[in-house]
Amino acid sequence: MESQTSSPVSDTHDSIPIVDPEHLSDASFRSISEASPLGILIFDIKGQCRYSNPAYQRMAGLGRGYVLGNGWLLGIHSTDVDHIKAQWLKTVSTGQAFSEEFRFGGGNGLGVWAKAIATPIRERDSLIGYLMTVMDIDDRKSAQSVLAATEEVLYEHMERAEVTLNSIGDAVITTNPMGQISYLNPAAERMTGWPEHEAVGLALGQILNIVTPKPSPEQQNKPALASKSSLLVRRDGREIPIHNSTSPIRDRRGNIVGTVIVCRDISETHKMAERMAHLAQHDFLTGLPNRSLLNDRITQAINLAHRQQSPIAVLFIDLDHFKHVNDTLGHAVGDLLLQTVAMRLKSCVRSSDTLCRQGGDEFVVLLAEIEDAEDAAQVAGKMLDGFANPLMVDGHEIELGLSIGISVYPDDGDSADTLVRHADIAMYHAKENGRNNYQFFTTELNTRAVQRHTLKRNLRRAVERREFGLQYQARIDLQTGKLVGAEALLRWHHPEHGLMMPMQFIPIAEESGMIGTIGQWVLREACIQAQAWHQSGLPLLPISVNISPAEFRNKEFLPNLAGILEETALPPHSLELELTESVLLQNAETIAITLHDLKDMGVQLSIDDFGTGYHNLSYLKHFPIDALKIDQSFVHDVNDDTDDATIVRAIVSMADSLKLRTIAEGVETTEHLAFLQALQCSEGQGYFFGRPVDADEFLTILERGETPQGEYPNEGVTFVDDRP
Ligand SMILES: Nc1nc2c(ncn2[C@@H]2O[C@@H]3COP(=O)(O)O[C@H]4[C@@H](O)[C@H](n5cnc6c(=O)[nH]c(N)nc65)O[C@@H]4COP(=O)(O)O[C@H]3[C@H]2O)c(=O)[nH]1
Repeated sequence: MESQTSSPVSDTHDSIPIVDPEHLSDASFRSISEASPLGILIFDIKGQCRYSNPAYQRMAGLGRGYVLGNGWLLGIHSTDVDHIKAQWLKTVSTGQAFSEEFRFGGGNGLGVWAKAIATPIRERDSLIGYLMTVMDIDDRKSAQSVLAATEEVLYEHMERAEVTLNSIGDAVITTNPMGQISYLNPAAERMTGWPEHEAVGLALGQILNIVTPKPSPEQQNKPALASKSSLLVRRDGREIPIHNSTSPIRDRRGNIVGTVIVCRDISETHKMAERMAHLAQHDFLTGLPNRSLLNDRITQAINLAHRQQSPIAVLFIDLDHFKHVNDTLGHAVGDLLLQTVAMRLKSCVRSSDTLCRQGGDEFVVLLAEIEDAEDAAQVAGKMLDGFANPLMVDGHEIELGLSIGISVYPDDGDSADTLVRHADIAMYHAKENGRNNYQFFTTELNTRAVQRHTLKRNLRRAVERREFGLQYQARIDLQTGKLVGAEALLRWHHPEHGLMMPMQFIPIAEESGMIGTIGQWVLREACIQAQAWHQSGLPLLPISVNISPAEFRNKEFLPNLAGILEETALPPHSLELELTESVLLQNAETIAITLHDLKDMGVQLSIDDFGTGYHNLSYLKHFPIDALKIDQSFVHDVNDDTDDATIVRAIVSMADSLKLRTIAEGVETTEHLAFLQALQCSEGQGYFFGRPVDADEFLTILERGETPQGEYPNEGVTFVDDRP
């Protein structure tokens, strides 16, 4: 069709005749129209189709017969038809051309996309219809929708990447192939101190200044522990530890178009690791190095000392009577005291020395820079001086002594373990030597320590193997000379060492916790024996038994004792418990309760070794005590030493005013006896009257009715007072 007016359009003004292609006069139009891939449609202003070419019919999915004479909207997909109809009506009313995209109803149900351009056909300025060309744009449309979907996905990816990069804590930096910064995420800005707009275009090294810290000597020795982290030097010069990784960015063809660097700030992890390492190697309470760190330091010091042919020393320090403070003032004060002690000890050593808390009230010092053993002795002396003045803790004035043991490398050992163990042994020796002093390790001490250890093991089996036995020593009324009681004294018939005296093994039993079992055995055995003598027809003889502080403190002590008394049916008043002063100075309230309970049971209570302990005697008023046993060290020199004589005199007189009996221990001579008699001391015990003997032998004494010194006074024995 060349023009709107040319054939085959009819001459009629108001309508266009149906054009039959068979009768097309214009052969060229027909052949063009028939061959055209464009759909061609002519319709009048009412929308009635007047002509359609095969391409149109194909696109619309309608046969020619359906098209002609029907409204041109017939083939349009139901989804689009309303919209197109509205557009068409609008266009017709204005007589303008219109261009729309819509779908025909055919195809796979989704429709076939087409673009229609309708041009008005006019005749003498009147609109009589439209010539519409229709192009199949289905392929383009599907390509567009694929593109749109791809764009959507791309957008989502980008959005996700951006949000992620903005919100992660890791720094992400990208560069172009020349190594110039092209991007910094907010974390990278914070980490480097460079804002992105200033950094972009600068060389990577300018923004990301990374240095590798030198590994420590320990790390060099242990490659597995070498740090994989580096230090980032920020714009302000501050260094932060980081972990970083670098990867190339490639285009679709695999060419490198840049680099991405990811850095993680590991300051917190570092701090945490440092905290953990500190906790693992330090004492929680005092902050001092612990045993494990000390061992490392001693090992290092030994290696160095070995190369330099120089000595080192280890000091093992134990606080004297710390347990007493803990028991009387409570654990909170005990903890404060340990902290104060740590500070005071620290002030006695150099910063190059290592002071460690070994546990409990034990401290160890490594002196790595000494010339000889004398230097170690000086430090120990300084420590003892440092504790000469009392410590003020929580308003309490506390006097505390130190027992210090010293071992020296290389003479006393060549390993951390041995040096500490030997210093510990030496410390025990210091304790035995009266506390508050220092002692050097010797091989002789080591032999003793080994023996102690063996004894401890043997002790465990001694009860079941019936290796213990009791001896009895008479207690004499000094005025009448009558035998008024017996003290039960423990003996250990050791299978290898023979007869062992209590002082050789009681401390070990106390230390190893065996004293409870042994003490119970002694109590039961003594009660059984007293009953046995009585049942053999003799008068009931009061029997006294030594009770260790550790034994007395045990919650089971009281019920166990009650059980033994019941079991043996021994009248409680004929049992006397000998307690040491130190027992009474612990938790005063609890002790008072236990003592009153014991008194309520009916047993007698005496204080053993009286005069050797503490000078505050006020406890005597508060506790229900029956007797004081004057320590034999005072009695021994009572005739030669005026001090001892004064003390004994004072004790007897004080006991007298408190209405307590006095029992003098270690009475060996007539002079002792005479002195004590003159003082009106109630009772005496000692070799003068008889040594401790086995139960059978003691029975003969009881049966003969005489002490080894002679007969009872009513049968002629008299004690002479020859005091000047
Ligand atoms: N030099 C001298 N010594 C004399 C004289 N008369 C007695 N002795 C000794 O002095 C000690 C008196 O006992 P202790 O002061 O209670 O001192 C006792 C007591 O504290 C403790 N002990 C003894 N048996 C037991 C027990 O069954 N349990 C507990 N926990 N401790 C016990 O062992 C310490 C020593 O006991 P033993 O070696 O049997 O030593 C006994 C006794 O043999 C004397 O005239 N001169």
